Amino acid sequence: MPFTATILLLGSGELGREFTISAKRLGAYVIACDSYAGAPAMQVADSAEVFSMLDADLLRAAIERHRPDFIVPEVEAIRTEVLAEAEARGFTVVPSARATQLTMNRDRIRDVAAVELGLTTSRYRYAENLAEAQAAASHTGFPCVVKPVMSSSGKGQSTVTAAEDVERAWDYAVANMRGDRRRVIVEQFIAFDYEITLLTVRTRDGVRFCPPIGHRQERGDYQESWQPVAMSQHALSQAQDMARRVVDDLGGYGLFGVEFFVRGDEVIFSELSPRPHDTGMVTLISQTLSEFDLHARAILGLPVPEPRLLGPAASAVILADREATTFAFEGLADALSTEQGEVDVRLFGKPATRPYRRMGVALARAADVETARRLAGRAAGRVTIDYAQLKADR
Ligand SMILES: Nc1ncnc2c1ncn2[C@@H]1O[C@H](COP(=O)(O)OP(=O)(O)OP(=O)(O)O)[C@@H](O)[C@H]1O
Ligand SMILES: NCC(=O)N[C@@H]1O[C@H](COP(=O)([O-])[O-])[C@@H](O)[C@H]1O
Ligand SMILES: [Mg+2]
Repeated sequence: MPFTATILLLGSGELGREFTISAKRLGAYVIACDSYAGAPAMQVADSAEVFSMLDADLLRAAIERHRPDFIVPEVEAIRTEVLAEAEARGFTVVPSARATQLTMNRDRIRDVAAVELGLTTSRYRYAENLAEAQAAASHTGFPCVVKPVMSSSGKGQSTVTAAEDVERAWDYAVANMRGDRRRVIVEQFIAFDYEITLLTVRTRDGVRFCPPIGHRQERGDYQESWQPVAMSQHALSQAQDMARRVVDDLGGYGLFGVEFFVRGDEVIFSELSPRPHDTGMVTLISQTLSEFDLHARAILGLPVPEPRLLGPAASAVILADREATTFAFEGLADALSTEQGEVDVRLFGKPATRPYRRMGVALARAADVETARRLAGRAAGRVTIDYAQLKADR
């Protein structure tokens, strides 16, 4: 067989696409799965499967059909019990079936982090109905953030400043949650100085950390990220220590995106992804090995050197603003013009747009983070989406 390993990739968005490129460079055969045809990773993988990964029978059948060396989840929305079953039958789930099960549910990972491992988190309480949500909010105080226990990218999440708004937040969370567990986490709003993602790689030879990544979020979704973040040695060591404890607890090999809020010298654990992180797309330009290369190496059991920064860098997202299936990108040449400095763009090739859907990302590297952010933001702004064809079609 000409391949080093067979990988069943569960989720085929932009993160999966870059991971597929990294894994293929190391000789892997990748089967990209998602619920729609033509997903970003499918365009670069060896083969594709279109089915709902929340459907236990279909997921089981895909695993049986391919009998992969590695099952690599790329999204949270997967029937994770099937992954646990597969692991029990000898398949390797990345990083581990337990990690996918715990992180899919905010309450489960919070219990591990706060209760079992004693990490510093925001004050929180869970609620399964409006009355419990009210009680939880009086426990945390205002403002507080209400999030469905099952959701991602800020879906169903809102910040509440007064008791009379809890009902609206509860209704919003229930209406936008994934799955059928009507449960929310109510957590104290942290007025952080900044927030970071600490990319943490669990390898056969130990744990490696990338320099911290700063990011700015809107509507619970990332807008721009940059690396490195100037943080005190004390704060960085606290974050690294917490990240190490949580990834060691979850086990397995691969890259994790561990999220923290930082307020003064206080570091507060927020949550983590047991897979490459969207804010980590900056590493496509900032590091010798990107987060996707690191994930691929760790999974395949290859040596993973300490990630090295090529220079201060930033990423900025390119978003759509309406629903369309016929559209065209404009301004790529402007965005990449050399007088811009060291910039690059990744267009993901998603077959349809919708409001706020991330269609691409601009990347920049410069002498300092501020310049890199400015360059990335400007390049992202120069790529526009022309929906005119859609109007003509109608
Ligand atoms: N307790 C909090 N205090 C202050 N800001 C918060 C709090 N919780 C969340 N946020 C803000 O909302 C963002 C998204 O929250 P969180 O990471 O919990 O959501 P998510 O749906 O899991 O997002 P993703 O899947 O993209 O990581 C955070 O990065 C932060 O900017
Ligand atoms: N914060 C999680 C994240 O960034 N996930 C990335 O977005 C894709 C879904 O995008 P879509 O909703 O546009 O299809 C996922 O497949 C993954 O690559
Ligand atoms: Mg998050």
